[in-house]
Amino acid sequence: SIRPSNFPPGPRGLPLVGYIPFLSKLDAEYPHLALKKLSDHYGPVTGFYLGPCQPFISVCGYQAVREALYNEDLAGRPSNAARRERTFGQRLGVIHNEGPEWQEQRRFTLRHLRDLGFGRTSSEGLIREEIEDLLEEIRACQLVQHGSVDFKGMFNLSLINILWALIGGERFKRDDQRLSHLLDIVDNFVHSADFTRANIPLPDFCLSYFPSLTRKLLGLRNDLFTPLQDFIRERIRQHSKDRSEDNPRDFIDVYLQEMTKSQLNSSDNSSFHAETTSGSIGFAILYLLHNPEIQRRIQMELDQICGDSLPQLSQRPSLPYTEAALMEAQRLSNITPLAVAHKALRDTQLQGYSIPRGSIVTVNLFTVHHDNDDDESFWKESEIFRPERHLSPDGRKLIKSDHLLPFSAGKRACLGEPLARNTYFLFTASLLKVFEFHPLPDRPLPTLKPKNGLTLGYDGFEAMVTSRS
Ligand code: HEM
Repeated sequence: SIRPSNFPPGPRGLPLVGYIPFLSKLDAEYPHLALKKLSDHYGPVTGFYLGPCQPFISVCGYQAVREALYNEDLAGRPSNAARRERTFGQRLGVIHNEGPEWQEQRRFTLRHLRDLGFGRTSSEGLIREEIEDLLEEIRACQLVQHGSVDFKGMFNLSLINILWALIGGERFKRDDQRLSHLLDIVDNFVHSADFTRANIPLPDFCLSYFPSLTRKLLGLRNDLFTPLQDFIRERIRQHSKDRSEDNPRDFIDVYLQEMTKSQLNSSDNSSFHAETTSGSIGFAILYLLHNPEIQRRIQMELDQICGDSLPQLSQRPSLPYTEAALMEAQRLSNITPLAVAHKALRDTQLQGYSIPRGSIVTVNLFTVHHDNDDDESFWKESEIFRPERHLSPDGRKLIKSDHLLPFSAGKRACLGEPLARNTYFLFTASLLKVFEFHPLPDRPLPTLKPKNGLTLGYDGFEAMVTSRS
């Protein structure tokens, strides 16, 4: 056997592509559930080989996931030709990069997005404008459809606009054809593949010699990126023409200032990030449709603290119940159940096992948020939506726990967390302040089952929306 000694336990040798049917047998739809089943059998750290030489390590449960996230040897990212194809054939940007270049890109992005108001209250105005537009659109739907509103894709539009305002300095009108076209691309791309297929470690030559077969196998619709790349390239060209050295307006200006030679790539990231935040808002509303009593309690708290105005970031500390409900929705919905695949940068140890350099490592955040409901479990009755889990016994203080990791943790933790948190809070709290959400009469409650893809999304749902006076 090629397994090094002390390799984590797991099934023997899986052929490269054979691992898909294998995982499907464990769970036909969701890779994170398939990997959880494997770990129920073998333990929190499971190892197997894809084909002759690609080790794959699945990490489940709070203890092992934390150890993995704080082990810097596991902070790499797998790369393959199909992934690089989306970034002009090179490893660019932050999310799929590693080593000194990743470090530099991550630092640069954080520093300048912060300067541009990202995650601070100065971006509140920008988010507020999007919220006002969204509320308008919902009111218009209410009128036309007698109160019933279809939420498919609705939040995505707002989120793309916020990200693009920071990156490209431009806001689209909600009915702009170019915007809806870009959104279709993003949506089709994110749901054109799933985590398992996107991580098949096919050797690079496959893409050169068997391009269409390889793409079919990976399911990645990189071709969808061409119009997105064209769009971004055009904006960069425009920016380089009319930017001023002293007064950068947005991230593209800052980036151009720093390295005029390098090609900015934000397309790779933006699809993932708009989906995650809009997905969180959608799931929060969905869970509150299922839990009307909790929806009412949030609304009571919002009325008490915000009066007749929309909620503001500065009021967050006075809104513990609302915050707790939002955290609970994130715990249950698991937009990114397997985070983004990590890679072992060198030989290392995890829970006492040896992890060979180059291993693909998945941290199963879902299993941190869902316990097996035994005596040792942290989240008791983990399937139940219960905001009180995140509150002190008197209900006045929020309890933040490291058993809740929607943004992951460690060196690779989500870079957009401050912006995502603010956006998620402002949108969801504003929607609940202004509207009541009810199920459609005589119809079953919309499903909580997520739509599979690179991230888990909510399936478009309809609800009766009434305005609160
Ligand atoms: C609710 C919304 C969001 C969730 C749940 C989320 C979650 C995550 C997770 C789980 C990861 C992978 C961490 C790991 O590999 O261990 C990640 C990475 C990342 N996220 Fe987010 N994210 C959200 C929104 C955003 C937004 C709005 C942005 C950008 C403005 C963003 C930028 C990034 C970047 C750049 C990375 C890669 C970091 C790296 O590889 O160093 N995210 N996110």
